[in-house]
Amino acid sequence: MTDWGQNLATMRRNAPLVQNITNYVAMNVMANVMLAAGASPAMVHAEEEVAEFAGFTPALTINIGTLSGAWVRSMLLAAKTASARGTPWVLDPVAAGATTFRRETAAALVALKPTVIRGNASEILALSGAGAAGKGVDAADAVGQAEAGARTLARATGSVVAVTGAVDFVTDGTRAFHIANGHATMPLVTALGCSLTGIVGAFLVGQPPLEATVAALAYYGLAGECAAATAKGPGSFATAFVDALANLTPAEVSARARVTQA
Ligand SMILES: Nc1ncnc2c1ncn2[C@@H]1O[C@H](COP(=O)(O)OP(=O)(O)O)[C@@H](O)[C@H]1O
Ligand SMILES: Cc1ncsc1CCOP(=O)(O)O
Ligand SMILES: [Mg+2]
Repeated sequence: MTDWGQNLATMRRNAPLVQNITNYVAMNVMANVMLAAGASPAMVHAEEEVAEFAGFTPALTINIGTLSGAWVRSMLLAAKTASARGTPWVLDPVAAGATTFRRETAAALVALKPTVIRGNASEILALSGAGAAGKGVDAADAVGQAEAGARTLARATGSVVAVTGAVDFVTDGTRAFHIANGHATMPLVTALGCSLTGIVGAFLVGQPPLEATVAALAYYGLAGECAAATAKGPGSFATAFVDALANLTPAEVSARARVTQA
């Protein structure tokens, strides 16, 4: 049995710098989530410096949540630099099926070979060509509906594909896992999906992509379970969740990760 807590221990030992090009909604939440977990986030997206930073960061995440032309130019520059250097990078295709602009931007980024693509079921369905629009940034489909599409997308791109929801699904196109950790309050707090993308980026440093992604999702979902034990609603859940990310130990993750082969 894989010891998923070891991946958390490795991430904390590395305390990796992670460059994030993320959306206006997520920036603060994501930085706090990443710091609590033990990573070192930097939100760097200006066209003038994005490639230079991507030239030395050990991991990069790109999130299309609040797009404009300038953001897209920055994203493409950073992704090209990461791909050329072999730097692990994660794509978060927020609301990828909602508009033509998002569909085209997501497709251009997928072509630059993200190490991991992490999205909700509707987003992964949209990327896999199923035409799902989602409900804005929220999922309108169940994870199970996106699993075949995720496998196809992973085989077509060479990326690890992570579909999150009630029970997460992660595949490299050959192997696949379900992660049953998590809590129903998580989608009621904005930017927790975006922030998870940053956590996946931190876990990727020096670790194999499929295992790193599964471990990141188990740890994150488990923090949600811990937060729910004391929270009175989404507001106090958000605070308790950041505390749980900081307080969870690798041993607790090893003992409580609910990961099965799919
Ligand atoms: N109904 C649910 N029950 C348990 N965990 C959930 C549920 N929905 C989402 N999660 C968890 O919330 C986190 C963010 O996933 P998700 O809500 O799918 O992302 P996004 O915000 O990008 O749509 C993941 O850890 C996922 O496992
Ligand atoms: C509400 C919203 N609008 C554009 S990006 C964003 C945040 C989405 O965050 P998440 O995908 O983590 O729910
Ligand atoms: Mg999202």
